[in-house]
Amino acid sequence: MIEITDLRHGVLSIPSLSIPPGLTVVSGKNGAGKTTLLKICSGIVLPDSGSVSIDGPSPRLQNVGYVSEFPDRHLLFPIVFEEIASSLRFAKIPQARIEEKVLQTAEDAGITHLLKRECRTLSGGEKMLVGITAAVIHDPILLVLDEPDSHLDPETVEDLCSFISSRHISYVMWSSHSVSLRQKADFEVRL
Ligand SMILES: Nc1ncnc2c1ncn2[C@@H]1O[C@H](COP(=O)(O)OP(=O)(O)OP(=O)(O)O)[C@@H](O)[C@H]1O
Repeated sequence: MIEITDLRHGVLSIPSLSIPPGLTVVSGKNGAGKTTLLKICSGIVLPDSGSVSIDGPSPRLQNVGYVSEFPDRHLLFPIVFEEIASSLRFAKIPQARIEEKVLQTAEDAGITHLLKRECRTLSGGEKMLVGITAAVIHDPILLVLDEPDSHLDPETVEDLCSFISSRHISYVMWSSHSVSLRQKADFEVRL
């Protein structure tokens, strides 16, 4: 479980919340605190008070993949292949294994044709898919997606759901205004 206890930060005040494994959609009006909650659950922001744990440890001690709603902010490397390979390089995985994993994961995500492209020349939706592929490749316990569907067409959102489901990630937190995504979710946090 992701356990949230006595959380207070900006607009957020959550006395107690247990998020089960599976797909959790985080919904709510503009300014309700969706991004704030996602950043706290991924360990990017420490709350003013209260705590979050993921199967026991705090998010900063866990392997978490985070993709912001602004794809330009999370792509750090010039070429797509290098962006997707980056977390494996940081983990000192052998080069041959990195190449194998990047090629397979990109194929599963449907973005093989982008691997040699310069990140700066990608469309908003392509940047989002590259960011998500980079976030899942190192098998995070929690994948956090901040409104990816605002950049993606409905068919690509369907493909993305299948891709993410195939990765067997314990927890996926996805903020969205989409009714159809909320219907697919195992759990909803409505702010
Ligand atoms: N660093 C910050 N300093 C001060 N206020 C902030 C900061 N970040 C967010 N806020 C405020 O906190 C509130 C919640 O912001 P947040 O981005 O979490 O909302 P959201 O639900 O994701 O909104 P949206 O749907 O518009 O993306 C907003 O009123 C926002 O202005």
